[in-house]
Formats: sequence, C-alpha cells, structure tokens
Amino acid sequence: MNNNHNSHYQNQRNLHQGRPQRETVQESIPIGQRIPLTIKRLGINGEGIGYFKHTICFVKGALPDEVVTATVTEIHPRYMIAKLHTIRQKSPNRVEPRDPFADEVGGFELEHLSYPAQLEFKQDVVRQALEKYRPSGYKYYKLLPTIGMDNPYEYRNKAQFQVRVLDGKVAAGLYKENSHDLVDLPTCSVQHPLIMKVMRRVVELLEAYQVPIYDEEHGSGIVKTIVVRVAVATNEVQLVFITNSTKLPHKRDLITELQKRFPEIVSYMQNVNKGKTSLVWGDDTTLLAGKTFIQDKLEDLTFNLSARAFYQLNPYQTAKLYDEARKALELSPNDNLVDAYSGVGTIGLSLAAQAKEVRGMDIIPESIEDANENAKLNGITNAKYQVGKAEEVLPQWMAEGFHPDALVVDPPRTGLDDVLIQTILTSKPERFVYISCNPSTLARDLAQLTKTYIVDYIQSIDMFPQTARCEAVVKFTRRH
Ligand SMILES: C[S@@+](CC[C@H](N)C(=O)[O-])C[C@H]1O[C@@H](n2cnc3c(N)ncnc32)[C@H](O)[C@@H]1O
Repeated sequence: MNNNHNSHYQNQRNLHQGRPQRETVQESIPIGQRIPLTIKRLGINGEGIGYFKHTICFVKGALPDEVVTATVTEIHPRYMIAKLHTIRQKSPNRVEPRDPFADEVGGFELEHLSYPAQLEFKQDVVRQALEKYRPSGYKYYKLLPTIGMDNPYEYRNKAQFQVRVLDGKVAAGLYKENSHDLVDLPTCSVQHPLIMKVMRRVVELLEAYQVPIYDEEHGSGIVKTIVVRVAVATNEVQLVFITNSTKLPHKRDLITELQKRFPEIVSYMQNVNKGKTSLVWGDDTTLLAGKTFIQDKLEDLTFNLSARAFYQLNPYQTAKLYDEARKALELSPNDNLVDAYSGVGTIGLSLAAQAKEVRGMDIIPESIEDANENAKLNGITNAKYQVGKAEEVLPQWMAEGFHPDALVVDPPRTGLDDVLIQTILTSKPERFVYISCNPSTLARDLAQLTKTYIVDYIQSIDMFPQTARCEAVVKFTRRH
C-alpha cells in the first residue's frame, strides 16, 4: 500500500531534526546487525519508532512501550529501518492478528494492536501531522477522540483482488508490500463475508474452466483482477472481471454457475485493461449480465453505483462520517452548497433538503452520471453535478456568478489542489468543512487555509479498522 516508502520515512525523520549527530550510524553499524530498541510510539504508517544511537529507527510490527531486538535492513543518512526479531517486553495492547497474512500485505498494519489503542493512534496521527506542518494555531486545535466501530471487522464493501497462478493454482489476493508477489487470500477478516464467498467461488470456477489467468511477466493470459462490491443495505452484489483482452473465455459458464449459487449478484461486468500498466482499471467497461449498477441505501436515500464510481468502503461508518459533516457544516436553508469531490453525490444529496441549491463535481464521468441519476431517484430537484476537476469547475461556476455559501471538500489522499485552495481563500464561503483521508495532506493544506479560517475542531473517524489509515472531519469558522 505504501508506494512512497522512502519519502515516507524521510518525512517522518524530518519530524525529529535538530538532534545533535555525533557519529553517523553508517560508521557505527552494518546492515544485518541486531540492535536493541525501546519503542516510543507509532509512526504515521503504524510502524514502531525507537532510537538507536540517537538515530530514529522504524520497526514494522513493534508497539509502543515494547522492548525489542531488530535486525537493521536499511541505513539512510538520518534514519534506519529494522526488521522485528524478538519482543523482549510485550505491550499490554498487543493482540493476536486474525489474518495470518497480516504482516505480509498492506492494509493490516494495526491488526496486532487492540482496537481501543488503534483509535488512540488515529487521533495521534493527526497530532503528528499537525506538528510537522504547523498550521496557524495548531497547538490549540481541539482533537476529538476517534469515532470507532463496535465490530471493527467484516466492514469492507468492496474487494479488488489481483488474480494470478501460484504453484499451478489460481490465486486471488493482494500483493506483498512494495512488490508484485501475490498472496492468496482464502479468508479476510475485514471483508464483508458475502464478498469473500463470491470471490472464492469465482477462483474455483476460473480453475475448473481453465480460464487463462494473466501472467505479468509475459503479458499473456486474460483475467487480471476480480472486483466484488456489495451494497450492504440491499445485499445487491456487483462482480467485475478486469481482463487483458476483450475476450473472456467461458463467460457464459462462469455466470451460469454463479447465478445458481448467488442470486445476490445482480450485475456482471467486464472491464478491459490491456497490457502492463500500473492502473488496475481500463477505460472500457461493458455489461455481461444483469444491470450496470447496484443499488445501496444510506439513511433514507437510495444510490445507484456503477462499477467505476467511488463509494465509501465502510458503509457502517459512512453514516457517522456524513453526520459529522452535517453537524460541522450547520447549513442554512438559503445556502448554496458545493459538494467538491462528490463521487456519486452521497454527501451533497444527503444535505440537499437543508440547502437552497447543491452543486458538485468529480473527475469520473460515471460517478457524475450516477450522482445526477441519484438526485432524480430520490426526487431531489435542487442538486446538479458536473464532470471536471474541482480546481477548474469551482472557478468556472464563480465566473458565471455563482457564490458558494457552504463548501464540503472530500479529496483523495493527495489533498487539495493549490488552485482550489486559492479559490477557497478568495471566495471565502461562510461555512466550510474538510473531510480528509490523509492527515499529512490535510495538515499541509491547513497551513494555507488557516490564513482565512480558524480550525474549530478535528474529529477523527475510523473508516478503516486494522489499518493505519485515518479519516478526519475539520470544522472551520471564517476569520472576520
Ligand atoms: C475520497 S473520494 C470522495 C467521494 C465522495 N465525497 C464520497 O463520500 O463518497 C474522492 C473523490 O474525488 C474524485 N477526484 C479526484 N481528483 C479530483 C479532482 N481534481 N476534482 C474533482 N474530483 C476529484 C475521485 O474520483 C473520488 O470520487
């Protein structure tokens, strides 16, 4: 999951600059040496942090207050990375991970940490990010305790598993971190159980019908990825085969067999993504059987979801997230609301009854089609969505005379584009809420946004239990 491995450690190391460097670690210890460490805290990706000869050392899998030995694997000028060898003194917060592959693939970084401690960590991650970027007044921001789940497992409504042949058998799962080595996942504690049942049946059928599986090295074979998404409120399931060619041998057999066992699958799709590419999805998505979308419900609204559309991955926490956004925004009936980075319009549409007009935008055309369709489906007449980049569409609307009174931004992990930040700083919407899935880019953006806004509080919400990922809602007040 972490493609930015070295820059990530570099960033964390920057938090610890200023310490006098006596002897450089390169001079004093070789790679492969085993060192003792006392773990002080967790870093932003959930790794244990200790110090050896005044140099920060990251140890994946180690927990705060643990005394460990670790084998040095990488030495950089001002930080090092070591592999956990022995735990001499165990944290009382250490628990047995449910998934045997938890330390191999990304997305299970905290499965060895008790859930209450995970929630504390997520509040702390926000604090760490603020300390790095130091937005105005950051020391006084109110950081509210993280809102967690009662059952922090089986929450994911979508699996996107790579498919390969391993030891002569079809396997579907995730890559080992920083590699393309696949780990087969016959079970997965965070996935909705129906998703795993569908996934494993698909694997069995691909094997039984000897459907050619993609071979990355030679660029040959056909099935690359399987995507299964469930709408938990309706139990409708969508299955997408992502393939290396427009052909999908035995597609009729596969669908017939799946239909026998899973009436829940109402949408069978194929997406074509030819050749070697770092992108999982190609541009062409076609219907194989059933309908092109599944339907989910959030509170009293119904949403159509196409295969490519972004939709929150934890439906149980989504309602809480949107509730926090609604509370923080404090809309007035005369407000023009902008739902920036809208996906299928879930946030804006759930707020439309409290606003005069809702406008939203997203770069994925299918999401926007869904968003406008979703407005109709729910009888909402004061909302419209447009395809495009937030940083281009909002200035365009404003040039046309539209003034946003209220703004919700919910950007991807990269945070807000600089042009959008400037647009916000000049248009100064009275009400403004930032929903962030990456505390680092949030803190970076706050450094600019706090020129015009005061941060009232930051509410962290755990959308991804067992991972180091953290979601947060920021409530602002405009400066006068
Ligand atoms: C974190 S999701 C939020 C979606 C939605 N608000 C929700 O709650 O389901 C971010 C969305 O931003 C879209 N996106 C990415 N870059 C964008 C940009 N520059 N302008 C507008 N939308 C963008 C993505 O397609 C994705 O749907």
